[in-house]
Amino acid sequence: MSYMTPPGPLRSDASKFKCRRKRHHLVSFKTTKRDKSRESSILHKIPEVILETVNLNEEYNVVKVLAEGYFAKIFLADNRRTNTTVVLKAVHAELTSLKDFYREYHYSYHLSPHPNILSTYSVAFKSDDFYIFAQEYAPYGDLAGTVKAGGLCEEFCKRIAFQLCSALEFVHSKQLVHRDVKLENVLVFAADFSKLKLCDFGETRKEGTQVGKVKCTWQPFLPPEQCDAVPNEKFPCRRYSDCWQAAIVLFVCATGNTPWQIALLTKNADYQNFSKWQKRRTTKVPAQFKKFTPRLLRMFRRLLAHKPEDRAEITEPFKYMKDAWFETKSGQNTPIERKMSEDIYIVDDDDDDDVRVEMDESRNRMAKILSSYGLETTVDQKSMSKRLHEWVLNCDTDYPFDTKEESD
Ligand SMILES: Nc1ncnc2c1ncn2[C@@H]1O[C@H](COP(=O)(O)OP(=O)(O)OP(=O)(O)O)[C@@H](O)[C@H]1O
Repeated sequence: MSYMTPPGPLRSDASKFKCRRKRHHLVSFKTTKRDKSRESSILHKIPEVILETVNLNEEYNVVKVLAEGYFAKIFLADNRRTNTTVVLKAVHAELTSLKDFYREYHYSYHLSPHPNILSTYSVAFKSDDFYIFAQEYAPYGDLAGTVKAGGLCEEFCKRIAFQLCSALEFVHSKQLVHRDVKLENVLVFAADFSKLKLCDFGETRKEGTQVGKVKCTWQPFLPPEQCDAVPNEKFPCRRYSDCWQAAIVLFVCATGNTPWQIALLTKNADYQNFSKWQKRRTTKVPAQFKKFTPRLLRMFRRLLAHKPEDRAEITEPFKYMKDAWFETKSGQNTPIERKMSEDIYIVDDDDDDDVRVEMDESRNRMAKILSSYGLETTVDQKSMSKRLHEWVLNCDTDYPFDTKEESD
């Protein structure tokens, strides 16, 4: 059995996270800063290691294979000595360098304290042709296996959004980018989605590192800036790719489908329509987004901005937790309401510069909609000022309203 020397004891996930936060509250600012830079240097310095060779079958009773991909096998196994059940991620040594394996193990282990990140234990070793590390078991598998055709209900989608984005917020706070956010990498611990954990840090890198396209990833999850990257092309990795991918995960959870096959304007009509609507060249909400309320449309618009630098942070979904996400039949049945909900872009107080422009645009669009239904809203400012002026002159100098009680 080989236990790597961990940077500290790894307690159970949620309690450890809380505990860390508490500790940071207690210590002085100076110590906190030092702690943080120490933490950051531990996290970003990946040590070189020599893995001990272990006979897998002597140490573990493999119960079943949970998944098998090109690069790795995932086993559910019981440790014969301690009688504990763990998941073993076994990476093919021929296809993965020790450096890549250890990077994945290192990030998985150091990100484990967050309650929505899969716990990785301080166990790593080599066995036959595999490099192996141990993790906790997710009894309900991953999101890809649990999202049904037509999507999940609003409450479940909100739970998923909150937990997935909390995990990614934590990853981003460590200047790391996950780079492979997809349904298969979100593990389910409760049937009602009240407990989820992000996994698979095999592609995780420090923000700004030169990277290539993630291998073997599903095209609908690729952000536009990566869709036309050629093999071997390098670009700096940025956290905004996680924001894009998280939005696609949320879209699939809500609808059961991806919004497009590939986010390439030259190749995909669904993405073209979305882009036109996003740039306000049309007021027609793309068909695949029709089930969402204006609030949620705003969230998708912001997370799925074409240019990475225009994309919202991963905390964006937190703003919409109290809003309705899906249009209900009963809530949206008059034509005027439907047209308005397609057209009006509600704004938040915290969106400084754009707010006035968006509000003016909304007001103009509202006026157009109302006039198309025969409701006139335009006001002749000059004649209104004149009328007001005359009215003021005709009023009593004191309080202009009659204060007498009304008589029958
Ligand atoms: N701890 C776990 N508990 C239950 N199932 C798991 C666990 N870890 C992984 N799995 C299952 O195995 C699948 C693959 O795991 P993981 O993503 O870590 O491997 P991978 O080889 O890096 O996958 P890929 O390269 O396809 O992204 C997951 O999608 C999930 O279904």
